[in-house]
Amino acid sequence: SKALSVTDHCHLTSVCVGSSLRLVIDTPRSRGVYGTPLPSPRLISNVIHAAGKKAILDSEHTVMEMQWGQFLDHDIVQTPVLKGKMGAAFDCCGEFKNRSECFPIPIPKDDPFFKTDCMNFARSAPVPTQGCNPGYREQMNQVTSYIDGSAVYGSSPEEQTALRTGEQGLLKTGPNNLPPPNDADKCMLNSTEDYCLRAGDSRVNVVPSLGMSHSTFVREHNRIARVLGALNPHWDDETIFQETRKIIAAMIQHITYTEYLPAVFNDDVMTKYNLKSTPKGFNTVYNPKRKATTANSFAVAAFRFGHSQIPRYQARVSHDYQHMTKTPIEFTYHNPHMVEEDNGLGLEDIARWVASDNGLEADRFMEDGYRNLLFLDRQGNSFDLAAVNIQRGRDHGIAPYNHWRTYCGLPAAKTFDTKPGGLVDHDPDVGKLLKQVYSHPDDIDLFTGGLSENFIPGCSVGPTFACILGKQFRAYKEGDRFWYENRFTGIGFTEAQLNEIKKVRMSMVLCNNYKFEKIQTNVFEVPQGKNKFVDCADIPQIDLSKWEAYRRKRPAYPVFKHHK
Ligand code: HEM
Ligand SMILES: [Ca+2]
Repeated sequence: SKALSVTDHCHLTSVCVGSSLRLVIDTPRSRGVYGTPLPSPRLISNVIHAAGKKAILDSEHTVMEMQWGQFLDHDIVQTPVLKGKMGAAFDCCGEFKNRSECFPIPIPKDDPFFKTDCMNFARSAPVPTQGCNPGYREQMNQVTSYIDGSAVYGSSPEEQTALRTGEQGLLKTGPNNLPPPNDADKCMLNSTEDYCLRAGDSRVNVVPSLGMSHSTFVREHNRIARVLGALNPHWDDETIFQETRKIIAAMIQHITYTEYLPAVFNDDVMTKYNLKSTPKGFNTVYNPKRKATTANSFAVAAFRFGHSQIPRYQARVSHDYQHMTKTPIEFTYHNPHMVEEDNGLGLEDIARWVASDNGLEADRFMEDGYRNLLFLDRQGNSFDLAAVNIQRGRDHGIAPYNHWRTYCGLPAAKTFDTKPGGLVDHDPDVGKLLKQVYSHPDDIDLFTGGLSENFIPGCSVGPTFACILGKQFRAYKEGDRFWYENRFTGIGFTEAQLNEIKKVRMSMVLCNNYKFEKIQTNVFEVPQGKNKFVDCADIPQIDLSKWEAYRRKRPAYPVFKHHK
């Protein structure tokens, strides 16, 4: 508070943020407890996160666990990064190296892959400081934090309008019932026949399997809109659109809490953080004190655990479930070709792959396709996603691993061994590797420390990430006035409608929009045992007749104290 009194007699932020104060509030975390520079994120990545010769498969879960994680992540957070003139990326290894916008990653001399000494990295955009009051640097979220289908519909009225046809509540589509086209500079194109996909989230073209998630929900929206329009001929475009959007958002919440999270967590964690939906009827959980904003520790580290589940390739599985084509992931970034090829059949084959093939274990290992070759461009430049995650944590000033241990009521490590007082949730071998790169346990970055923990039995993560993720998913549920299970007259579903939403599974959504000869009921788990392949006809369906002759009442919004 003493430092902040500087603001009393200054007028410009640049004056307020004098050199010593700036060091405290604005600079990245860059030194360890001994005052020496923290190890290079690329070095940490090489020692802790390099994958072995063979990818370690998840014996229980399909690629869908990874793919839903990314699609969901894009519904809840997008952190803007500082950009130069006309939106061009800063070259932080070249002429901009010493600018305050830059925080390039040093590459150690004897790196096994990179030949240069620098990986480009621009800092996340800071929240504009208010007047003359220089607060701690904070970052922004440019999408809606609520799980509300914003990746399908956009996060602003302008984005939404651009995605709608304006007729019969429908979303725009492109050839072969794919998402509509966007400008050609939004992705990399193989030929003039290909086009960049447009969706509610700008990252839709990152990998083909993500394009599949987006395409699926555009199709499902239009399928439902057509049924609702036929059931209610008196509804106009706006009514059909909003009623359909309400159903799609509820489906995304329902699939997240009844299929995705139970794949990531065991039953204890689901119960501890109140993450279970009830099988039928209302479950009003809204708590006006809970804020559904996305925490920095979640966006920058914990929810990036899914990066270790990304497979080495993107694949297509054909109708017979025998034939599979595999394309190394480094050749698919920002390139929607696989989705669009063969008159959109590529899309369906990717969906079949994601829903049926084993995913990768959510361990500390990240594959070369994104640990060395992320966003490989035609000039041969690429990134290391593990190093970028660690650097982003430092850029945001995220407290190190031990801090979060204490925050979560878990013991902090005083030594690198794995006996009590040390890294009790790590394997002894991993403790040794951490000691090799870090000078002190207090220096361990949250991403690395959390990702390298042993799993809680039945979970895809260890105790520290389970705590950060559990609290965040609880906040998305209890902090959402429009949570699909809430009973608020006038804005929610009727009980009969809610019970239809509660029949929804991802397998149903896939069956409704692709020709799947067979599918397992839970597509987050591999088809085996009780979850064996069945006919699409055997998958429960949502009965939309519950929306027939249904008239939206004028919303009677509940009034809560803090809304005064
Ligand atoms: C093919 C798959 C994926 C690729 C290529 C990818 C790539 C990336 C990249 C390049 C970033 C930005 C890094 C930075 O500059 O800080 C990022 C951010 C992120 N990723 Fe992924 N990712 C993938 C899948 C996933 C999955 C499966 C999850 C979670 C289950 C996930 C969670 C996140 C989160 C939470 C962020 C932070 C978003 C933000 O704050 O803007 N990603 N990812
Ligand atoms: Ca959202």
